[in-house]
Amino acid sequence: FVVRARRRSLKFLPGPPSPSLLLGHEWDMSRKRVVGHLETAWFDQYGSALRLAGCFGEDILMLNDPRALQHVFQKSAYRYKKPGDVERFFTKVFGTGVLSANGGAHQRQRKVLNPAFAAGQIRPFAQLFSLSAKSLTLKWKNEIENGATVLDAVPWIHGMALEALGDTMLEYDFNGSRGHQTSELREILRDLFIDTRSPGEYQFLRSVSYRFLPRAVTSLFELKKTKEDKRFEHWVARSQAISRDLAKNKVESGGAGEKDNDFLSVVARSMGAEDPKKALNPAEGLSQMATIIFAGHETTAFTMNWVLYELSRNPKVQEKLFHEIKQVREQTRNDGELLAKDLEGMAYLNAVIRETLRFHPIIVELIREAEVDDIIPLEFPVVDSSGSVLREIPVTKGQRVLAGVYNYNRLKEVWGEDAEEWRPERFLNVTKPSTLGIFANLLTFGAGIRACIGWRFAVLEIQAVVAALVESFTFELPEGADFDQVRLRSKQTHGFAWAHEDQQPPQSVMGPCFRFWTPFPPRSSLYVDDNGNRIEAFAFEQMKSLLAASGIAVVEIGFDCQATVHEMCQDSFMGGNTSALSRISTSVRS
Ligand code: HEM
Repeated sequence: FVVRARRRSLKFLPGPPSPSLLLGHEWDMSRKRVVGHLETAWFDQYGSALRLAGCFGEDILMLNDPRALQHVFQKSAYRYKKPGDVERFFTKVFGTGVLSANGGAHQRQRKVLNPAFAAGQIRPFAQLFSLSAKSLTLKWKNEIENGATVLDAVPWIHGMALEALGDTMLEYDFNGSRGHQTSELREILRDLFIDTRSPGEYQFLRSVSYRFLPRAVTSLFELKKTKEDKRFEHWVARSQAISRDLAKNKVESGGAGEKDNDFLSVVARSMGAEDPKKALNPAEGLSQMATIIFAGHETTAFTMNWVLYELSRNPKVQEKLFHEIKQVREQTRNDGELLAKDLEGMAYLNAVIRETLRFHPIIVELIREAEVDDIIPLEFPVVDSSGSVLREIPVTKGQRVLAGVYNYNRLKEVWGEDAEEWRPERFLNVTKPSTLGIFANLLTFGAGIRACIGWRFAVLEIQAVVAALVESFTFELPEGADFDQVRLRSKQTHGFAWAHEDQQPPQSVMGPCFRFWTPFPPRSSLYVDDNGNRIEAFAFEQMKSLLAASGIAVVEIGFDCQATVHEMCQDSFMGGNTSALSRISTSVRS
């Protein structure tokens, strides 16, 4: 640890001062409540390449420079790989599928799977996506007829996306939006990440230590399995068993022939292939289902939710989109499901989707590690610690590189002065050629050999579902409501939110703040607010006494409640400053 801390790899590159030698910036980044703001402040101050403090005294190179990103993701092929600890975590959750594989194994798996994601294979799904949206529409209409005035779209859209993925790619019935019915995998998925997305300090350090400690030491960790380890093991075992049955059924029903390129056929065929270049071993083959479920459903569902959110905030855009859909109906004289070509031809719909993918990328950072010593070129030079201008960054083997997807997508030099505005019109009449990423010059789907294999599937699903929903409903935000940027399921709604007095306070929260609802020994969690300030939030009991000491009434709420704290603090709780605490309100959900 000491040697590492002394031998810093990026000493010459400026960056924000480290808040902790042990945890660096990584802990704060894992707790942040508002996506991207912390990083934006850093990039504004230090330029498009900067040094971040990693755990255990490691330096991390953070980039949002277009040329540097192009070099790392597109030009260097496998010379920047997924780091070992990330690969290990993915293997634990998805098995040895394409998302976890590195180097030659990745290349082979990708080649095997590519036909299942080709345009010709995906485009016919348009009608199935429209049908899924239609069934959701009927459900919502039913809810409204039964008196619902506000519908929380998030869980519905997630259910529908899961079901659509099952219907199209996996031939597995998740029963996502069919009320109480459910399936085994859906049940396991529900709580799979319950404590992973906001780990405690021990859990966090344990996962990070895999980067540095020898295998002999980390294997000792495996002796004591955590609840999370057991949940992941169960998930991988069950998804592989179901995958095996599905592949077997496929072969028995005459599928998996040379010309069958649907996902299950491709996987089943490759597991029996003799040519090693076209073969997946059984573990690899059976891991693809878990991989696709994760990579394919939440990402797409969240993007659809962001589209609805932005349309709700921008009624004129919503109106214009509605007219475009009506126009296509008139032109095509098709009052059934729209086809892929109809959807692709809708310029405004596509501009709305691209702008949402730009503005709200679901994966906000991508991590890589240099396989060899290298020099990364910069488009926008930065100034080094000695005051000299740097046009390239030398890196040594093993250097961790963090690509700021969110920040590249909002770079003013690429997207213009209004990059911080959601404005679909910027994607109408684009003439500049794309230089980065596989879709619309965005980094949202990644770039290069590891870019998202399912981007066509995602875009088509979003097109079909958004068109169907906007055709049937007008979307508005309920009064005072806001959408938390930390993307967790709305199912887990116990907790508090806080906001600075000068900010719009959120009314409903889906974020890591659930942690301080725990009734267990008072503990605190550290978060970072919009301005990069560290805020310590206390456990509920502790919070209650703080509030009571400030003369503020505390309303007890039950376990299934959703609590909202308005205008809670001006300064950090860390200094015990509670003077600005002003008002609490609670809204009981059930
Ligand atoms: C809006 C929706 C989606 C977004 C934003 C998204 C984003 C991404 C990103 C950024 C990567 C690259 C990760 C990296 O470089 O480390 C990726 C990889 C991947 N995505 Fe997606 N994705 C989406 C939808 C989908 C869908 C619908 C599927 C499948 C049906 C899918 C399957 C995959 C797979 C298998 C990989 C791993 C590819 C590889 O490593 O070669 N994704 N996705």
